[in-house]
Amino acid sequence: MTVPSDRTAIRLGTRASALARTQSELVADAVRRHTGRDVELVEVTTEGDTSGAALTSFGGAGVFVGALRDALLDGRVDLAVHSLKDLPTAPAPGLTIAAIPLREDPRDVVVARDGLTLGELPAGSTVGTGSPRRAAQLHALGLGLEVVGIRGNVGTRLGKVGAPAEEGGVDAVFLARAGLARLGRLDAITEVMDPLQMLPAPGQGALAVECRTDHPLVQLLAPLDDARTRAAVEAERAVLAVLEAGCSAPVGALAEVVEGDDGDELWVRAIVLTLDGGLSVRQSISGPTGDAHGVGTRLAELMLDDGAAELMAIPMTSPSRKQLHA
Ligand SMILES: NCc1[nH]cc(CCC(=O)O)c1CC(=O)O
Repeated sequence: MTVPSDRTAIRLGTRASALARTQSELVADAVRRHTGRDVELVEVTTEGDTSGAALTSFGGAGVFVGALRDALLDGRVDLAVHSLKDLPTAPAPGLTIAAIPLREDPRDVVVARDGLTLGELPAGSTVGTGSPRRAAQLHALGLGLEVVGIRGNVGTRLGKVGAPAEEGGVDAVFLARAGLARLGRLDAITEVMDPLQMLPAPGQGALAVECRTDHPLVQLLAPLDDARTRAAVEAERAVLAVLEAGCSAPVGALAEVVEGDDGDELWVRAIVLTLDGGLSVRQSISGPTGDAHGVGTRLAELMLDDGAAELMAIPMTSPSRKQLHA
């Protein structure tokens, strides 16, 4: 395996979307600053980009990451930047998450027509999302809003807001605030969801910088890591892993680091819902940041005690199931 000399550029594998490229450029800048090395972006196409099918129909986790991981393993690229929420919880053999940089605001947001909030949209209005987690939590609010399954890049989704229904238009969409922040589109937001009403996806707003475990970059990238962000997402992902839920399951989790008398503490809350949002199990826990994985694991175990596994096995009977898979 060749190790690039100090004079060759570090090759950073990225997906082609505007968000992926923006996130990759952010990391590339940080790598340039910390290593003094040149970094070039190499575009890698993933199944998640080329298929128009609903993401929930893929079954396998990580449709966006497989091709990037192949490029890392066969040496086409030296590092890859992923949205952490798109990464399966199972470790990838031969690969290491060398850095998890400081996280953006992890909350979900609404972009609705005419500047409206969810509560202001008339019953029967349509909300576009392909995320069972967002759909279930929206249904649980009981506002009488319809979920319409949509896909596409952030720009495509924004373009559907207020467009005619015949052209795939909807009254509102959900997006991650972090993506809009990175793309400079915070102006489009009409409501920021309070995590009390909508818990974000585990890892939302955080990036993962991945490389081969045996690559010298693993050490060089360590300064890009933010220990508090890493602890928070480790706890959130432990919840997902213990619940044996993938990225298409209606599970939300948010860990926050708070300063306690004996140092930092993690506060974690999580929810699992039936797909129609009719039933849910919600729990919270706190514990030491140094034991993030244990804290997340115990939280998931509390949820299993409350029937989380049985709840996830309940099929959805409401009409919005069809829409989710449309
Ligand atoms: N599922 C696609 C995806 N993966 C990461 C983000 C946003 C950026 C982030 O959460 O870090 C998005 C778009 C969205 O959910 O609005």
